[in-house]
Amino acid sequence: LLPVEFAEALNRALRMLSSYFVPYVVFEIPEFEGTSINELYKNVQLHLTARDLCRSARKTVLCRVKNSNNTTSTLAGGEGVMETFEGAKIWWTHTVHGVKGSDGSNQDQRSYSMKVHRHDRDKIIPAYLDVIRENAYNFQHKNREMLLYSNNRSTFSMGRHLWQAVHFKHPATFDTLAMEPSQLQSIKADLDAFVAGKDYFQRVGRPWKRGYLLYGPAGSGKSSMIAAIANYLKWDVYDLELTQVRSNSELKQLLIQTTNKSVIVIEDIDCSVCLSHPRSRRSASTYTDPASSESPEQGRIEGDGGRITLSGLLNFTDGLWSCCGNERILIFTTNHIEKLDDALLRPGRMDLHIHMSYCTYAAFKTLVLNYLMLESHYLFPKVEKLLRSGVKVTPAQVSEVLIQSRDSSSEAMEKVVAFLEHRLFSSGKIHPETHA
Ligand SMILES: Nc1ncnc2c1ncn2[C@@H]1O[C@H](COP(=O)(O)OP(=O)(O)OP(=O)(O)O)[C@@H](O)[C@H]1O
Repeated sequence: LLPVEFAEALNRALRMLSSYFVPYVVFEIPEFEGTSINELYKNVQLHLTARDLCRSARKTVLCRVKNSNNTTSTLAGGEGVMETFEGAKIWWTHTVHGVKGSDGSNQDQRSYSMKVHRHDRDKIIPAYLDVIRENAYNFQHKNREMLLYSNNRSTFSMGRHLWQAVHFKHPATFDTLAMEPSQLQSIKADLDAFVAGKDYFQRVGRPWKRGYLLYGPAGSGKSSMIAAIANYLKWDVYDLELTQVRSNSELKQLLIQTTNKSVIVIEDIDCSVCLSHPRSRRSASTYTDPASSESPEQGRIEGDGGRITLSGLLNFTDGLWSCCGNERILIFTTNHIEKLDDALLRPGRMDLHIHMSYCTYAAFKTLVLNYLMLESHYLFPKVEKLLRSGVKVTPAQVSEVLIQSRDSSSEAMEKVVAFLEHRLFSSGKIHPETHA
């Protein structure tokens, strides 16, 4: 009923009056900003843990990621603690509200509120926030345990955390990988150059990310290579299960929730989704630009819900959204490179194609050294001859033979020779008598 000018003046006066009686300002730090995780919320959580401030709270929540040795404590909902920064008092409160999600499920909405005296405001922001970030970073790196994240349907229906984490403890390293030393060296060099290449990527205008395609027969060490890369960089791994993703927008949301310095893996890309070969996929009735090597509109991937398209996957690898973080390595693996769409293989998409081959003599020597601690043996030349004659065995098959006789290296070597001979003869390449 009041004239607008009068109502505004009254409002201003009331605010001034209330600030006189309530001399505090409150900053709300929600866990999510839309669907993205609010980094500041995570930083506050780590900062409070690092400073051991939760100790003074009456109620704390203790968490431990599966397989991990570390326990983190956070404030329970409604709990508060106080700390001092350069003479200014800061009151922290953690709030947890139960809300109904769009699908009717119950979800928790969490936020921290930071209350400070009005006259300390400029002292606190941004200096105190910078300290929080630094403490969080240091704490995370001091207590660094690598995590393996996975996605499934339930993570989509349960709330806004789309990835579930377990502690990642895979023993594979570049030293245990059996492959040509020169190939291994060039992969390590590529990783080193990538990690040190922040300024270079910036200068040439490329997002700071790298794509690897690992291809080769089953048992050639593709998964072991991924673990070795993650262990080498000490980065978390996101194991993306494409069959659990129903649409391009879900794929985008998953990407947004991955963190920097991480390895994102799509294993068996040719099996987890039905990617038909481009030539058979192109329909006669659909016009395609002959100059274009790809046809994303046709690249429909028949996942669980059949709604991810090839263009969605390509956007995931190098579209605008793929640049929403830094220092990411995207790894695709396949046993059948010939089944992959040309669009996925073209240069620039997967920067490095790594061929994980059948067992070579150099790879065999690494396996024998690792499994039997054997550097030489009179049967080595025989094994070399057999492997060079084209017998196709995977490192997984050889390691299986070695592990069975790990207590006796002579027996293990004899079994390897027998196994290779059997494979050679059964492949029909050489007759037993000719070989003898
Ligand atoms: N190149 C290798 N170096 C050392 N060990 C290997 C190698 N390849 C295979 N192995 C051994 O064989 C096991 C299976 O290998 P891995 O799962 O890495 O192969 P893969 O190529 O990923 O197979 P798949 O295509 O079936 O997933 C590993 O646990 C490891 O012990």
